[in-house]
Parts: sequence; C-alpha cells; structure tokens
Amino acid sequence: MAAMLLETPSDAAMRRYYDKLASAGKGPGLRVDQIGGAFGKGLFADKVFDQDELVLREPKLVGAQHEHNKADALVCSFCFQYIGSMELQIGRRLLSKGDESAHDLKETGSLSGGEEGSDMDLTEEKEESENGHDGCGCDEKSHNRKAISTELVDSLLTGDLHLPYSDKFPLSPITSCPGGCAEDVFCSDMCADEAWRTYHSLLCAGPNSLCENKKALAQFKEHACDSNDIFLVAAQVIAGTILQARNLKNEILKNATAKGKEPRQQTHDILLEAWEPFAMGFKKLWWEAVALPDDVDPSQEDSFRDQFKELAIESLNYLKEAIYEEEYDPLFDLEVYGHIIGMFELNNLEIVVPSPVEDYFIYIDDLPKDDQSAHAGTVTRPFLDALGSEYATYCTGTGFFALQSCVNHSCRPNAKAFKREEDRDGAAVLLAIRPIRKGEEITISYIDENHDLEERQALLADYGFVCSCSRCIEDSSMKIFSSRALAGMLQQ
Ligand SMILES: C[S@@+](CC[C@H](N)C(=O)[O-])C[C@H]1O[C@@H](n2cnc3c(N)ncnc32)[C@H](O)[C@@H]1O
Repeated sequence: MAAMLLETPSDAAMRRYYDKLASAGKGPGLRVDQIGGAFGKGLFADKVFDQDELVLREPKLVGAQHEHNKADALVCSFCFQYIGSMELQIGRRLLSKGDESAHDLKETGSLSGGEEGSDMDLTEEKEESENGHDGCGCDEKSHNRKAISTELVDSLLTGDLHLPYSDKFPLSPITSCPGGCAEDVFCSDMCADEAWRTYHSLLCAGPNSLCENKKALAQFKEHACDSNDIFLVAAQVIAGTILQARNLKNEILKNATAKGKEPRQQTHDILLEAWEPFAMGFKKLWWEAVALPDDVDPSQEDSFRDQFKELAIESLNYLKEAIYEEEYDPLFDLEVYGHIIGMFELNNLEIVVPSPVEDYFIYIDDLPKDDQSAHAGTVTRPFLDALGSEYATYCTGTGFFALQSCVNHSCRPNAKAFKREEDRDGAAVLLAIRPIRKGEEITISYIDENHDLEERQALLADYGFVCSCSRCIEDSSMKIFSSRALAGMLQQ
C-alpha cells in the first residue's frame, strides 16, 4: 500500500485533480499539463497575461515559519500575517535580542566579543541593506546595538507604552489555538479553524488536542527543532491526510446510512483520495535528492546520505509514537516519509513576508519635519538603536503549493515570484515579467539567470536537474559549434 502512495499518478488522475482545483476557482487563467521528458508537468497560461500582471496568488497546502525566525516575527501560524501590535512585535524582538546578548555574555565573557556570534544573520542583513531595504536611518554600517532597559521592553510587551503613529500600522489581534496550546497563534477564527481542521488538531500540544501521546509529540517537535524543522511540515502532510481520510470515511458512512446500505469504499481507496494533493507532487527520496555540498568529499557521499536517512528514521519514530493509526499505516512508512521530505526539497518555495516593523520605522523617518515628528523620533530612537541593523528581519518559512510547485525553471523566464505591497501573508505570488501568450508555459528562474551556461548549470545542480530550457539548449549548441569550429581551424 505504501508503494501505491508513491506511484506517479496517471494522466487521467492528474487531469481530474487539476480540473477540480480550476473549478474551485484556484489559479484562474491557468492550467496544468503534462510536458513529458525531463520536464514532467508544467503550468500553462490559459489566457493572455500582460507584463506585470498577477499570474498566480495561492495559499500553501502545508508550510511553517522557520523555528529560528519565530522570535523575530510573531505571525499567524496558518497564513503568516503579522499579528498583535507594533509594540508587541518590537518588544518580542528586543526580548529575544536581550536573551541573545545574555547568551553572548555567558559564552564569551563580554558583550562586544559576541558580536560576531551570528555571522550568517549579519551577512543576510547586510545583503538586505544593499538591496535597499535599510531606509529607516538606523546606523547600517554598525551592527552594534545599544542597550535598552528591561522596563522599557516590558512596557511594550504589556501594552503600557503606545508608540507614536503605531495605529497607522494595525495588525490583527491574536487568536489563540482552539486546542489550548501556546505554540500556535492565529490572526482570526477562520485561520485557527482551518489549521485545526487540516492538521493542527493532531499536532497540537494543548489540552484539547486529538493527539493521544503528547509526550512523544513533544519529543518529535524537539527533535525537529534541533535537527531540521522541515519534519514539522512533513508531519502536517501526514496529520492532514489522516484527518481528511477520517472526514471522507464519515461522509461515506453517513451517505450509506441515509440509504440504508453498507458502506462499500475500502480504506485504501479513502486513503488514496485523501493523499491526492500530495500524490501530485514531483518526488524523490530525501536522502537521495539532497545535493552533495562542495565541502563534502565525494568518497564520503554514502555516509553523508546515511546521516539524512538516520535523521528521518528518528523523526518518524517519534511521530509514529505520537499519532500512529493502524488504519493509515502506509503513511508511516519510511519510504513515504522520505519522499514527502524529498518532495519539499524539490518543490518548496521559501516563504517571505515583509515586516511591518520596517514600514513603521521608515514611516517615522519620513515624517515631515515638525515638532510631532521630532517627538516621534525621540520616542522611537532608543528602540531602533536597540534593534540595530536587524530591525527589518522578515518572517521566513517554507511551504508546498499545489500550483506553484508545477512551475518549471527557465533561464529565460516569463514570470517571477514577487511579493507586491498588498501581499502581506505567506501566499505564493507570481507576476508576469513580459507579456505571456495563451498556451505558453509559465516559467520562473530558480536561480540568478544572469550567469553564463556553466555557472547556471552549477547552480541548478543543487536543484538536482540539468536544465533543458531553450536558452540552455541554444547556449550548449553554440558552445559545441564554437568548439567544433575551433577544432576545424586548428586542423587547417
Ligand atoms: C518544482 S518542480 C516543477 C514541476 C515538475 N516538472 C513536475 O512535474 O511536477 C521541479 C522539477 O521539474 C523539473 N524541471 C523544472 N525545470 C526544468 C528544466 N528547465 N529543465 C529540466 N527539468 C526541469 C526537474 O525535475 C525539477 O526537479
């Protein structure tokens, strides 16, 4: 049965699924078709798109904010919109900075000695500044943060301090998890209910959770946070499929009872139906799909891949202990788990949501100079200085999307993933970068395409395929032609 979950869907099954999405209004003006060969399936325009026109806006099927980003951005666990208030966002960020500073102090014995502690973060921030994000007037050259009193941070967290003009940046109030856990918070009852219905009721740590072994669930989460938070998204696929299968089964039972008949549907048919959205995703085994990093010697490749497999085994064992159901046993097969994570490796989109905190400080900095703006500057400056150049850290996560995951790469793309001003959540957004004809395939570039053929091939090797786009074919034949011409000249 596990093998059935991993079978490539037939053309007819694929057609049925994507037609169902289209009739539900998903991806208007688009259709998914088989291309064949290396390309598999692709997303196609079913109408003309003008340059800069929105091609696709789609919510995730499954996804999560990165664990390491949670202290930086308080967002709805379901749609990734920022929530709470500007004061709370800034207060939480300062609190976590305070914790980091205390940690630095413990590790190095001095605050300044810890400044180099998170090289990766600092590089990312610098890149953001160079890309023009740093417009608030904070000292971008220095990563030094100025200390701020705990009382001031507390006053933000408790809501006692109201920052000037923060009401210009209203955020949805926090909706608690219906299961009573403190880990997940939402922007609305709608998001809380959707999360509960589609995966969270089985993965919630709260008192109303449907998970029967919360201790194992906690161990599963801890393991994921310590190793790779992609396991948390894989758990959403498994929990979501179980919950959907239960719903389908109940519906069948209800219909049969209404007709006074015995339900005829087999468990495995129900499971296959519930699994349908994930059956469509292009998959490979995770430990076979991950690219070998440059710093790993090829002679060590087997042990490198074994480490990934070992992690997946550990993670799956915890998840099994937490939410296993015999009826849905195939979902807990290692090959299935490995393919779910491999599917993420090959298809997932990095979710990025711009920070309203950045907008807020830019707004304050851009106010026309008068007494009120001077006052606003004086009140907000200590917070900006305490946040330092990291004031604009975005919400980041990873998600798997039904239609976006069908978009192939081209080194001569006609669309790009781009968040517009109004896209303040975790939806995947694609815009046309030139006019697109009806019937044309929608393509994006997975890499920076402003490189020559060799560099592009090297970058795409990380994605596990050799590009067969029209530009690469032209460039390759040009290369062959040039080398033949050169060989001919040398022979003469
Ligand atoms: C995100 S998926 C795109 C949808 C995929 N074609 C499918 O059938 O589901 C990425 C995979 O599509 C294939 N692919 C995408 N762009 C390609 C290209 N330019 N040349 C060759 N294969 C490509 C590769 O197998 C890649 O791992």
